[in-house]
Amino acid sequence: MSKKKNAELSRMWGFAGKRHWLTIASCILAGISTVLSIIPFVCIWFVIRDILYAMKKGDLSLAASSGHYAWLAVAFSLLSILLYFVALCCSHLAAFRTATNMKKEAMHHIVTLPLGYFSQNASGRLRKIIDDNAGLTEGFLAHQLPDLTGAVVMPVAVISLLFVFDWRLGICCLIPLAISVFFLKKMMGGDNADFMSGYMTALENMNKEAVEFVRGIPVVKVFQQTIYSFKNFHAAIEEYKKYASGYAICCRIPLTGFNITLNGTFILLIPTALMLFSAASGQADRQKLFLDFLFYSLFTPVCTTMMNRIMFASEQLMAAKSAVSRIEAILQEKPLKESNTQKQPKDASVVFEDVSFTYPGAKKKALYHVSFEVPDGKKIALVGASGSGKSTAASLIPRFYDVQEGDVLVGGVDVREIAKNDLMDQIAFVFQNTRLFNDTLLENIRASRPDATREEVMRAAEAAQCQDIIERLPNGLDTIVGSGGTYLSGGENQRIALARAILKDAPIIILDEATAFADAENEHQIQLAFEGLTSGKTVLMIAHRLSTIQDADMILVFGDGKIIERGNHDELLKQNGVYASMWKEYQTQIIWKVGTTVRKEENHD
Ligand SMILES: Nc1ncnc2c1ncn2[C@@H]1O[C@H](COP(=O)(O)OP(=O)(O)OP(=O)(O)O)[C@@H](O)[C@H]1O
Repeated sequence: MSKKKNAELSRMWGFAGKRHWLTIASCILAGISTVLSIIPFVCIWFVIRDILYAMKKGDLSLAASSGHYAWLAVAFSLLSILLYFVALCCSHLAAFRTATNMKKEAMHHIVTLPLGYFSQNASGRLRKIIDDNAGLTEGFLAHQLPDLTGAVVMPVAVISLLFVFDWRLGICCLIPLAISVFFLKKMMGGDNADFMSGYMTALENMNKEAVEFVRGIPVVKVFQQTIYSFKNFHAAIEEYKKYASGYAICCRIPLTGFNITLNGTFILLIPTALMLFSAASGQADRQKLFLDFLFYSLFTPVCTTMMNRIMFASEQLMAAKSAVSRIEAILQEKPLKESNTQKQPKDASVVFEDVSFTYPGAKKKALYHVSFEVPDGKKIALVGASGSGKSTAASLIPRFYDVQEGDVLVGGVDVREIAKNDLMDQIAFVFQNTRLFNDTLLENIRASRPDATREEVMRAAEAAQCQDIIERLPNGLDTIVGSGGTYLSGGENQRIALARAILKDAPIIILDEATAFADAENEHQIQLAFEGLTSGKTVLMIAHRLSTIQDADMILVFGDGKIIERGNHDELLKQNGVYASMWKEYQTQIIWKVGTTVRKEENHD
């Protein structure tokens, strides 16, 4: 456990890089500043002592040196403030660098991860984990760590003061401090030490579910559902509540004890002072005792403030450690392995050899012993029920994930032995949900080949049947689209995605549900764009609209992660199996649609 604690702290230093010495400097300066902040109290003690002595003698000129002490008090206060300021400057510089390095390392690592990692971890969630946790660590290193060092130095300074003033009154001040440390350990130790990581997970989950809840409001309104349909959000709140209230309940007794002991120093100090006062023999002893009592009375609130700082800083330390381990968890994700051999694919064929695949963390396989071949320049279609494994198979070709059993070959070479960039150059992937960046249409299309000229982008856009979109937009190709920009329909988005793929001019095209969002007009245009994209290319296409794949060289029918039928359209119809019944169903849907359209038109007439 303590090894783990140290590992998190040393990782924090690691993130600071060369600036970790600034953190050390800030701790040292904060410690010295704390010690210096005690000296003014000692000076005040001397001032009061001199004044009392002068008053007793009836000659105020005897208190001349008190002015000296007063100035020393001011000087040490200012020096202490100055050192604290420099300490904070150092801690902030180190904290900024630590947070920046945390973000940089996490971002650099993320780009090495398999693409599949991003389908399992939404980009918004990743951004939040990185930003929030780097921010937490920055806050701790910039503010709480110098305070914590200062606060730890304080009891040491108090102990040394025992020898300067009355040790008996000093011990009265120390006892409550020692007891409060015991209560503090109770609050931060034991099960509570691991509380923070559970608490932060619950908080993260609740935030995620809150976003889902807001996104789902239109569905709730349309289907007249009550908010109780958002069980996940409710469960996330309950989980968070469990942590928050559980921690509050655990801390109830130690926190009360902590506050009572810290604020109850006088309960010990006053009776002890009274006892010592009555036991003192001479006037001089009584006067000294009174002065010492005055000193500790002034000094005790400083100790209380310091202990409170330790408490809050300890809590922040727990949060910062948990933040570091969260970023560490991202850094521990295995990057895509690059082979040393890095062979070049010979052609644009795709082969699956006895491939089985299970998603990370899943119990059930998504693919079982899948084997097929798409020769160079041929078109293959993947059909089957939802969840049967079509998208999974397609995603293994560009190495969204690496297979656990069997091999995926591109151009006769195992995809794991092809350099990442070379593999990506071979493949253009059109996703189910095309995401447009918040940028111009030009840059959105150019994303697939950043060195393409405006004319090349225009040609690709024309080949993808995007002329009408470009003409409609106020600034043509230079119109900003994507979130916050001009709205494009699902079918239009698909055509832009096809333009991207056409511009890339890769020999292998993977189309996942390319016509899913299209209306009839868009579908026709997409079909034309699709023909422009795929001629002479190796194509692997997933489609629910069976009309788009009738001319495929081979159709693979997926069922429960396996290939259950294979052949061309006519062969599969003859088999009279799953594909034949899918085709019949599809035909019925078309007849039903045509019938509905005709009826609608008759009603209009
Ligand atoms: N990221 C993921 N993590 C875990 N399991 C997944 C993930 N993506 C898909 N699966 C599971 O793998 C199986 C195959 O899913 P896949 O998306 O490949 O099916 P599909 O045939 O493409 O479905 P659809 O036509 O609905 O897109 C399903 O059981 C699905 O729940």
